[in-house]
Amino acid sequence: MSADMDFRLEDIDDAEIARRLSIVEPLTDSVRDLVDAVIRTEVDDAELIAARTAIEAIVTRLRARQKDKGYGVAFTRDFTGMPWGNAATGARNAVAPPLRLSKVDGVTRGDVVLGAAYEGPGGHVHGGIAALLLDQLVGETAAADNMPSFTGTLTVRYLRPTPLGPVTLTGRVTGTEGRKTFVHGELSDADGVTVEADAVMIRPKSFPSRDQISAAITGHDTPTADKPTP
Ligand SMILES: CCCCCCCCCCCCCCCC(=O)SCCNC(=O)CCNC(=O)[C@H](O)C(C)(C)COP(=O)(O)OP(=O)(O)OC[C@H]1O[C@@H](n2cnc3c(N)ncnc32)[C@H](O)[C@@H]1OP(=O)(O)O
Repeated sequence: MSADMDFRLEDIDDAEIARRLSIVEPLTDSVRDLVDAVIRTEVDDAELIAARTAIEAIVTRLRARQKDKGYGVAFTRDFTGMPWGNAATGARNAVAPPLRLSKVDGVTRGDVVLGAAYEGPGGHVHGGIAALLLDQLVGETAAADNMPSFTGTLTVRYLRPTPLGPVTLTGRVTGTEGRKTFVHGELSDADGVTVEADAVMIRPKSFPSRDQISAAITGHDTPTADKPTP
C-alpha cells in the first residue's frame, strides 16, 4: 500500500457507540427510504420540484460542519472499529444496503434485502452490487483479530439473475499460503446460489501492525501504511 490509511481514535465506550448509532442509523435509514422513494414515486412534477427544494435545504444544514474526505475508520482505545462510511456496511452510508455479517463456526453469513436502489437488469440485482457485497463478505471472512486483508483478486461468476428482494451471503476460508488467504463466497436467493466468488485476500507486507495502529490512534506515533508489519 502506498497511501496512508485513515485511522483515528474516538475515545468513547460501548454505551457512547450505542448512543451515537441510535442517532445516525435512523437518519441513514431515512436517507435510504428517500432514495427508494425517489426511484419509485409517481407524484407529479410540481411535487418532485418541491421535494428537491426541501432536500437541498437539508443538505445545506448537514454541510454546516463536514469532514474533509471520507469517514475513515475510527477506533476506540480497545480497538473496536467504527467503519461507518463503508460502502457495503456503513452505519452512516445510505448507499450500503446495509450488509451485516457474522462469523459462526468458520462460516461468515449475512442476510440483506436488496430493493429498487440496487437494480441492474429490470427487477434484478446489479452485477456490481453483487460484487460489492461479495467483496465485503470475502474481506470480513479473511479478516482475523480485527485486522483486514485486502482483496488482491476477486473472481465473480454470475450463475443466474438475482431477483430484487432478500438474499443471503455465506463465505468460508478455503486455504492460506503465507500472507494470502483464499476465500469462497456465495450470494443466494430462496432458490439457491445465484452468484459465487473466489478471492485471493492478501495481508499487505507494509500494513501497520495492530500495535502500530494502537500507538498511532492514541497519539504515540504517526499512522502510516508504509511501515513494515513486524
Ligand atoms: C485495521 C483496520 C481494521 C478494520 C476492521 C477489520 C474488519 C475487517 C473487515 C474489512 C472488510 C473490507 C472488505 C473490503 C475489501 C476490499 O475491498 S480491499 C480494497 C480493494 N483492494 C485493494 O485496493 C488492494 C490493492 N492492492 C494492494 O494493496 C496490493 O497490491 C496487495 C494486494 C495488498 C498486495 O501487495 P503486497 O503485500 O505488496 O504483495 P506482494 O508482496 O507483491 O505479494 C504477496 C503475494 O500475493 C500475491 N499477489 C500480489 N498481488 C496479488 C493480486 N492482486 N492478486 C492475487 N495475488 C496477488 C503475490 O504473487 C505474492 O504471492 P507469493 O509470491 O507469496 O505466493
